Amino acid sequence: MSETTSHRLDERLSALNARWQDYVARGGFEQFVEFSVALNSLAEQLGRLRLPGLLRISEGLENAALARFGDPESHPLAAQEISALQRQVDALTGAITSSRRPVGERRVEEVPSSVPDPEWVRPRAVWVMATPDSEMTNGLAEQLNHFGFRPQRCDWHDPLPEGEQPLAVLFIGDAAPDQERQLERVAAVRQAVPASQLFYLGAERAMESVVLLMRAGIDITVPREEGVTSVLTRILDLVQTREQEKYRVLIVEDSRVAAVVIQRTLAEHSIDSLVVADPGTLLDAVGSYRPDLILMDMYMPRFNGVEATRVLRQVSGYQALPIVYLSSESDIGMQVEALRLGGDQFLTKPFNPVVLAAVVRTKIERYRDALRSTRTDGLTGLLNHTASKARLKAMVESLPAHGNLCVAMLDIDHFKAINDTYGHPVGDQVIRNLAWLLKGRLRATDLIGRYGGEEFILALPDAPPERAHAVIERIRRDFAVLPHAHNEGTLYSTFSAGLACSLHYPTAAELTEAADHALLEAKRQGRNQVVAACMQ
Ligand SMILES: Nc1nc2c(ncn2[C@@H]2O[C@H](COP(=O)(O)OP(=O)(O)OP(=O)(O)O)[C@@H](O)[C@H]2O)c(=O)[nH]1
Repeated sequence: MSETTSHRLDERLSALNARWQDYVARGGFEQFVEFSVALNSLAEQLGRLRLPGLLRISEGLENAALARFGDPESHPLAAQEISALQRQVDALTGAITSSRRPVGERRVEEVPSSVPDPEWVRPRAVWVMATPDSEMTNGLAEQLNHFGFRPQRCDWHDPLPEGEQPLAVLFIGDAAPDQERQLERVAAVRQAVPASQLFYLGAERAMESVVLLMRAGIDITVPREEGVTSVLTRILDLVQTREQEKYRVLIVEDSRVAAVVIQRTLAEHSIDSLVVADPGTLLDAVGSYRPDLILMDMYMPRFNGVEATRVLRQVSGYQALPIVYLSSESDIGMQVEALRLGGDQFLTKPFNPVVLAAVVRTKIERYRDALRSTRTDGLTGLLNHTASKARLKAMVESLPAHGNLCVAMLDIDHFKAINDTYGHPVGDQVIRNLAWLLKGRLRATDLIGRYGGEEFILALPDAPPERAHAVIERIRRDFAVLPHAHNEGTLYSTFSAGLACSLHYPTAAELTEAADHALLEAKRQGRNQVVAACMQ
């Protein structure tokens, strides 16, 4: 967690405690709404930071608060209700505070002195809980090590490891499980490390056992036959690059007062918004603002919300864009008709701010997930060729006046020979392993894309050329010693890379072309090396 993100979490946690204290002191409905909004905003930050254990605790509190939301007459709540909520607020505060790792404690010792910023390497602790010396555990621990994680193995009955909170805990189910004891162990770990992702490998495909594991605190169960590869992919997914662009909502609303209230609610949840007062300008606004969702008023001058929606739905590209009606219309028949004609949901005014934020957030998450699947490559989960190009262009265009960005093109050496000798599936695994290594070793702000079959593109913002070179050189060395499993043992592979920096090549097209030339030069000079165009 970087200092800024950790700071933002601190701010939201103290806002939550302040709002709660205010409610306890004054007891009004308004204070309860403020408390619920602060809680929702904290949950959003926990989700964004991908801290599932803490998110789960905050969602428990959110549900408890929503169940008591009521109306102005139901507040202040009875003393015992307040005590119950107080306990949950304390538990959440305690869990967040105790799961915080001091920032200075990051694994500086693993970073070579030439690369001083520990953000460049993100290995993390992963606890592997299994019976000692199972073959699967040994293999998994070895692979985790190679991908820059720090596996800590312990027996189901050992005391828990001390020190750093793990990124993930992986339970490997026993062949002859003592289910009761396993569940107790899972529950104890869940309590000790609330921020970590808990996996259980070897789960039966039966509803009841999966539900019991989840109740004890497991986040993800993986059937034994899916094996280590599936678990590794998911652990790597926890540190993979995720776009963090703010959510954007277009508010189509002719009442200025209503628009201001909606905008304020959205802003409290870190959601960006733009107001369009005249639905006649809607198409232009959607084109330039690129919203993730539209909040549409029902009755406006000139066109109503349903007509505006029907026009939008005829434009390709906007057919899946979520549209939520926000209106004082209480006629159920009218609401159903509005949904039939292209809307996704109907919320009535006056709206509950917590419900509005929750609806907006979940709809946007699903929409972005669907978009993401069209932009990523199925084998590696990285951005595909088209999306990488678009992302690089946007990164170059948003560079500050004296900002710098380095682009690298990577290509696996003699890859055809790997396919020809070991078969296509082994070739696929080599590609996936390189993708994993890149995801584990680069920062969340870096672009990692699969540019072609065995070719990758990277873009590293704010990196001086020599630092970018050092980072890629280190990945090259690590990849060369990474074992790739095949039926008769392991094979080793290498890649060549070309590097170019925006200080010398200012546009996205020039950067990729220069990096490509440098890559060819690296191949020509014998492969398994990094050549930098801007250093020649
Ligand atoms: N297994 C697998 N192979 C792929 C995939 N995409 C492309 N390839 C293969 O990658 C190989 C690329 O070979 P070449 O372009 O000749 O390059 P090379 O053998 O790596 O040689 P150099 O780049 O010169 O070191 C081709 O045989 C493609 O069929 C994929 O997704 N999976």
